[in-house]
Amino acid sequence: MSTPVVVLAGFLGAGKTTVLNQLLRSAADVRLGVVVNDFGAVGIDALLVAGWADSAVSLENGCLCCSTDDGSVDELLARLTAPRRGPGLDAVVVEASGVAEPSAMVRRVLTTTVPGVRYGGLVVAVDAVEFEATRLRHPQLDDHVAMADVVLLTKTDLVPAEEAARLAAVCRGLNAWAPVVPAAKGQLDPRLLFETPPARQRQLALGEVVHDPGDPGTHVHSMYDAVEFRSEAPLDPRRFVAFLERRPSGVFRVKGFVRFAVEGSGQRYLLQTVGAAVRFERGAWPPGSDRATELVLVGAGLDADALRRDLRDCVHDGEPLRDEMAMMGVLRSTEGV
Ligand SMILES: Nc1nc2c(ncn2[C@@H]2O[C@H](COP(=O)(O)OP(=O)(O)OP(=O)(O)O)[C@@H](O)[C@H]2O)c(=O)[nH]1
Repeated sequence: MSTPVVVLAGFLGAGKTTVLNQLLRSAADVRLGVVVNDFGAVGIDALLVAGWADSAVSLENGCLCCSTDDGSVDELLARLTAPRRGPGLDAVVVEASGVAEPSAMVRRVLTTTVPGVRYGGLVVAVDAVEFEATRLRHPQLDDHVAMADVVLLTKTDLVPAEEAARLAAVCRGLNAWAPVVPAAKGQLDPRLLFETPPARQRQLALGEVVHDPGDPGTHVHSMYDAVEFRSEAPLDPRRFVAFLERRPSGVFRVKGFVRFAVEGSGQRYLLQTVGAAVRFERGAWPPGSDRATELVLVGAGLDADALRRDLRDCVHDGEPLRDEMAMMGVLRSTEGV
């Protein structure tokens, strides 16, 4: 029996990692391998799925869909499915970067020469909050929905039910036969991903997918940059919140871990921004981690030097702040506070 390889795509911040994590937790009886592809040198996604997958490989700092090395997907799949002790994997999920071109990912899996694996279909996450605004900027997103075998409508908990229904109808208008499945907070029935036969081969000429690499200039990622920032010294929360509030409009996505210079706030804050939304999650630093702030900012037309300079201005030198009000701005956007 060959192992199906499902490609999970969707624009920046659409909820791919959230779906993947839920899947890894809920489908306990399915042995899953994952490939995560971060667009940026900080492998946040890999850290967020770590420990859950039966087998995981991560590719940072680039986008698998346009990597010049045609063998990179093959190499990752070969590493995941290499013979080992115990039972093999039931399925592999390749989480594409948020700016990946799904057809290129599908092509790479379809044309893999790794024995024992087969293409298992394309799942496209559609962000119920951001989709309409994003497709105006990137009409390619409509094509991504059109080629999906399953469309996941994410963040339906954040929009009124009528809006979710309207968006589902928009997706059905773009793709008449793929199921459009609401996936609030990543919750979905794993069978949808692993038992929906990939119909891409049926719907479109296979040759087009296999042979047409497309014009990389028209790929969404050709417009996007990733800027990384790292600081061993902790950040001043007030200055950092002010930075987030006035971040340039081109910065669509920020994610990473933050350490704040406030006495009693020694926890790790996972920061996620998608469009206008800013969200922190508090948690413990993993044992042995170096407790540094590590961020990746993704957007169009970014001035990397200016962003890094502004972030450096948020670094706090000296003794931790003894001011419990300093964390107010952060806590306002922190889950569960
Ligand atoms: N309320 C709510 N938040 C969600 C949902 N799905 C994702 N999020 C939040 O949206 C943010 C981005 O989610 P991710 O799962 O990291 O998105 P992604 O597609 O993996 O992002 P990239 O890999 O950077 O493109 C996080 O703060 C998630 O917690 C959802 O269904 N409901």
